[in-house]
Amino acid sequence: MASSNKDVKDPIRVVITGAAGQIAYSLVYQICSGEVFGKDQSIILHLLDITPMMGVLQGLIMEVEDISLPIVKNVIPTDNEETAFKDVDVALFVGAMPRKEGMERKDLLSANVKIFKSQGIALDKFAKKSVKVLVVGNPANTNCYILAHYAPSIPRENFTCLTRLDHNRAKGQIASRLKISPDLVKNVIIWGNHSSTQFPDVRFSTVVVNGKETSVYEAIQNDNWLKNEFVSIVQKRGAAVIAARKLSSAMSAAKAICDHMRDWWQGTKDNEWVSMGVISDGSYGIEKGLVFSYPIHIKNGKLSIVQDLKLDDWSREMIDKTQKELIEEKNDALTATSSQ
Ligand SMILES: NC(=O)c1ccc[n+]([C@@H]2O[C@H](COP(=O)([O-])OP(=O)(O)OC[C@H]3O[C@@H](n4cnc5c(N)ncnc54)[C@H](O)[C@@H]3O)[C@@H](O)[C@H]2O)c1
Ligand SMILES: O=C(O)C[C@H](O)C(=O)O
Repeated sequence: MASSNKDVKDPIRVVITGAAGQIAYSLVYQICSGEVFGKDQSIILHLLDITPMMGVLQGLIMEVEDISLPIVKNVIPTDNEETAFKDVDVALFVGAMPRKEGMERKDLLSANVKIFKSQGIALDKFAKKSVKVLVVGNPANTNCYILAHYAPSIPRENFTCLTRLDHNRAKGQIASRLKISPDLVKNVIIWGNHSSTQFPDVRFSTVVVNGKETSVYEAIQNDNWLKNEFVSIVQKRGAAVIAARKLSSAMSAAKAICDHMRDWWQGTKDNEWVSMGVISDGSYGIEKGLVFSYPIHIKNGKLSIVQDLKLDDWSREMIDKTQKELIEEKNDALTATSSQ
């Protein structure tokens, strides 16, 4: 798999955990095609899964070889955490149990946080200190909290969790209501937990309709829909996909992972933001240290929480509700991991 192209940059090491699972199956091609880190950025891919899945991983590797992508220098399949995290620049934590119909994501907490304790300890020991971390496995915010807790030598600003899928869902709902393309919808916000308490907020969002930029509230002209049905559709979209597919979303999750990492690598435009779960610095009255989804602006690889957005009584109440759930999850997760 060695590349012969002299113009490509020296390789970065990217680890994907849960590499034999359904999200990874959509994700690996996009990472290897250069859509995320650039067509000139070569990659060494580390693929971690559990021992019984090593045969399946071999099949995935055959497929990567068969696609013949020039930026892929090497692919390393493993069931060993040291090999998986050794010197990695980017770590995509997908491996975890998905929920089934009728479950909330926090029902996965006791099974999944244990994985993140063990992998946090290994990440701390073996990864580069500059590693950029994205946690996808559910409950994503709290798994990220545990991972960071057990990887104290890695800077706090390097830890994120995925709420970009919710962000993309919010854009998609607004676009389909207005019958416009989703890329004409800007600056939606997902606040809080990647759960049914999340707050999809379009109070500061704009759309372009008939060539003219206007606020979402102005364009839709239906505050009741925006404050109720829209919020509920986005909050419950993951469950709706599971009810229909009998499997949790994978293609859209993989696309959202790529959007999240590409923006982190390449930055957002001026005056634009995306949603990411990050370790709270106390902004907007959120408990410091909690992994909370905020509007995030990115420049030169640095994530900053967008400040000074005005919260009215309704939005304050919505944000407090999702914060309360995250505090409860955090306490349960700390209890579950400290007793191991
Ligand atoms: N944050 C989000 O927006 C979002 C979106 C979709 C799915 N998810 C979550 O992502 C996770 C993965 O979903 P999926 O559909 O790919 O699931 P999947 O069951 O298809 O794949 C999960 C993979 O993880 C592996 N795994 C289990 N324990 C592991 C460990 N200790 N180390 C390494 N690998 C391990 C499994 O063997 C499996 O191959 C789930 O928790 C799901 O709920 C999150
Ligand atoms: O909903 C789930 O459990 C899967 C995923 O988190 C999603 O939002 O689709």
